[in-house]
Amino acid sequence: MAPSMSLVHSANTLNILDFVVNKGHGVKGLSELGLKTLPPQYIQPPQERFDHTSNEEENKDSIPVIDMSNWDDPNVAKAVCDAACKWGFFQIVNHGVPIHVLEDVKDATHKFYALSAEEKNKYSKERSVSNHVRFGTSFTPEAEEALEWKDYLSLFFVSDDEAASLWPPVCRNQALEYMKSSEFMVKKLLEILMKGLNVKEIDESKEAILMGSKRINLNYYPTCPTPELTIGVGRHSDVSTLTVLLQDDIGGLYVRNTETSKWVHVPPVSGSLVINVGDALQIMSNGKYKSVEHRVIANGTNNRISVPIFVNPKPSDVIGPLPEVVGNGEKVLYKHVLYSDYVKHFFRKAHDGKATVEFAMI
Ligand SMILES: COc1cc(/C=C/C(=O)SCCNC(=O)CCNC(=O)[C@H](O)C(C)(C)COP(=O)(O)OP(=O)(O)OC[C@H]2O[C@@H](n3cnc4c(N)ncnc43)[C@H](O)[C@@H]2OP(=O)(O)O)ccc1O
Ligand SMILES: O=C(O)CCC(=O)C(=O)O
Ligand SMILES: [Fe+2]
Repeated sequence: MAPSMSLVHSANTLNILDFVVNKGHGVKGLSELGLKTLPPQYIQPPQERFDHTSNEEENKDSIPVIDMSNWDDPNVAKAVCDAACKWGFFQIVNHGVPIHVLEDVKDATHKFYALSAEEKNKYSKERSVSNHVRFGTSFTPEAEEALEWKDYLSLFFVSDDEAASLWPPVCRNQALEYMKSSEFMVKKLLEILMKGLNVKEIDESKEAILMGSKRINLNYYPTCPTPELTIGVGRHSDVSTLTVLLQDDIGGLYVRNTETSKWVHVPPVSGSLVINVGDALQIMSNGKYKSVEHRVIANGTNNRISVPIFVNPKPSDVIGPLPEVVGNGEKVLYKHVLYSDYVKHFFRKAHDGKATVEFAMI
């Protein structure tokens, strides 16, 4: 249920962190209070805000949209590998994941966020019965100087049985279906990307290190009173191997062009999935495939949702440049790191662009 109107009048005196983080209202609850101004905790430093006055929005560059109708077409393989090298991002259409599965998980995301704060808060870091299920807001509120205008539900997949007992009933089947229906496509993409690195086949141990664990996040970006002062998600690169991102039709995801450093919009394309290379694959490919900075702007008129699947190594895996990639004597750019150490390092600090990957640099 929406907070009472009396809270609107006491918004100035409201303990924002208590309301948003501890009571589980999230920024969605804050947005529904009808605030006219942004609480100061959300005001980002000028360099992190989206510069609406620059020509960024007129920048006509765009990430490739690749038609996957024929997985065996060498032109498709080339387009995928080129995009992973140049952009670290691309969109795919005709990818084989049924459209109704995508629509169902978007509906389920809205249903989860329509639950009461009390109900959602059962999955918060403090109350959740497992750290495999976590409802939260912003990124790492304890470590951030300015908060981000986003709520999330993060679901780490271990088994169907665990998901059945731990994941919120209102969205668990739809999230599982989306994850499972994407598996074939993820494996085919990884096969293509590995061939591009001279890795001929994905055997069991390669499969484990590339896609041994999966996490699905349901992100909610509510309407924001002054979007130009804050950010939905700050500049970061993902720590995954690959991320599969489903976005709705609102837009607002921007990717850094690695050549010009300009921000490029990723326009919603009906039925598509956005794919991006994460830090783990950048490390394994010794920097050939790029894990690129991206961010999401806040929106003054619409609520937005997105549903990323983070395809990761297993937390207990040690990752480093693959022997097939550096066997020819090329300079090794990254050391070997325990993947769970890498992820913990990521979550320990605020979003900071590409700084996370320095943790693994030689
Ligand atoms: C939230 O906004 C985000 C999120 C993201 C997320 C991207 C990804 O998740 S990419 C894939 C990450 N990899 C994995 O999930 C591998 C599996 N992970 C694990 O097994 C564990 O999480 C672990 C990495 C081994 C850590 O486990 P453990 O040692 O038991 O410690 P925890 O208490 O679980 O976490 C340590 C520390 O990190 C914070 N944290 C962990 N997971 C999440 C999460 N999903 N979302 C937010 N925060 C998380 C946790 O709060 C802990 O902090 P403390 O302060 O309590 O120490 C991308 C972009 C976004 O904007
Ligand atoms: O919402 C989006 O479009 C992107 C979200 C994102 O970058 C993330 O969750 O890592
Ligand atoms: Fe991301």
